[in-house]
Amino acid sequence: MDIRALGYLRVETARFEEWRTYALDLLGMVAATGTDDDTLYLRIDDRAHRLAVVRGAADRLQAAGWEVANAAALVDAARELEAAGVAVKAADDAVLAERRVQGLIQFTDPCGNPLELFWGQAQDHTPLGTPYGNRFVTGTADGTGDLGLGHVVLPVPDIEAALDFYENVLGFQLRDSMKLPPQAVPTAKEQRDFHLMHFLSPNRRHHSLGLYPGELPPGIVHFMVELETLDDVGRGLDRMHEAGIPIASTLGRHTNDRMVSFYAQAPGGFQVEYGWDGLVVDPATWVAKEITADSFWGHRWNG
Ligand SMILES: Cc1ccc(O)c(O)c1CC[C@@H]1C(=O)CC[C@]2(C)C(=O)CC[C@@H]12
Ligand SMILES: [Fe+2]
Repeated sequence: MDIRALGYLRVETARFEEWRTYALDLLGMVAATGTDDDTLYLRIDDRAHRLAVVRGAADRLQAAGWEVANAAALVDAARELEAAGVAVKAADDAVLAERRVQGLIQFTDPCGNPLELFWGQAQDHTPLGTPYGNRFVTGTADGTGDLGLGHVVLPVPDIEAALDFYENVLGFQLRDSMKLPPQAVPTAKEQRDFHLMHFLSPNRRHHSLGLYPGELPPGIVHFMVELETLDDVGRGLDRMHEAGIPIASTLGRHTNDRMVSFYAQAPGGFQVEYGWDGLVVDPATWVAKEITADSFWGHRWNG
């Protein structure tokens, strides 16, 4: 299946006003226009929006939207999903207009995580006026790689079924895996000596998707947005501290994608990873690995 990138995320929240402040004033995203008054649309690059925060009753992931190149690729993808026994729903015109895309299908992964595939997302050609001069990284500097929004880590209690689905049905490349101790996965389905977590991508970003082998009520463990400079990340950390936002993990550098990042608590019980200097890989030469530590330094998790 020819998926290119993580295009967007949709998050439902019972803490809508808090999210507005969090996304605009702390993460430094930019408010965009959209069709639904009860949705906050957020830009981080030239796409119409990359994050949609939807006013609702619960705090949960509504959709992870993955991009394909064109209409033919979406038709092929729908056919492959159905051949794999996945129920696929085509979007109606209202959904297409709301998402600002030309084609879209909806389905779930084997653990029930809500996914969308789309093509033809609208561009916003006005300059991105970020509040702190911060810039987000969604492509390679030479323009040859669309790296997408960033990455998302999804809870997948059936980790084997999930890995099989993302590798062999969606066609993502496994980049590496890491053993988590049982205490890091209190909601795991079975008692084991360790639980594997996996990192995958359909593009040159080291990972666009993390698979966490347990259950989490918001349906998302964290999402990551990448900033252009270390100072962008440092200033973001200052803003979180000043706003009294709990820092879930201190600044550190990951071993697999070499990202320097911190994790801040987001409204609704998951985290946002704010990072810099993530690894861009060559999929043609990559070999899957096991990492035996999450970070070279830092990333002290709180509670
Ligand atoms: C290990 C790692 C590499 C790259 C990343 O972008 C990244 O987020 C992580 C950390 C993943 C992971 C998590 O998402 C939830 C809490 C986890 C399971 C831990 O307890 C250690 C690693 C953490
Ligand atoms: Fe991450």
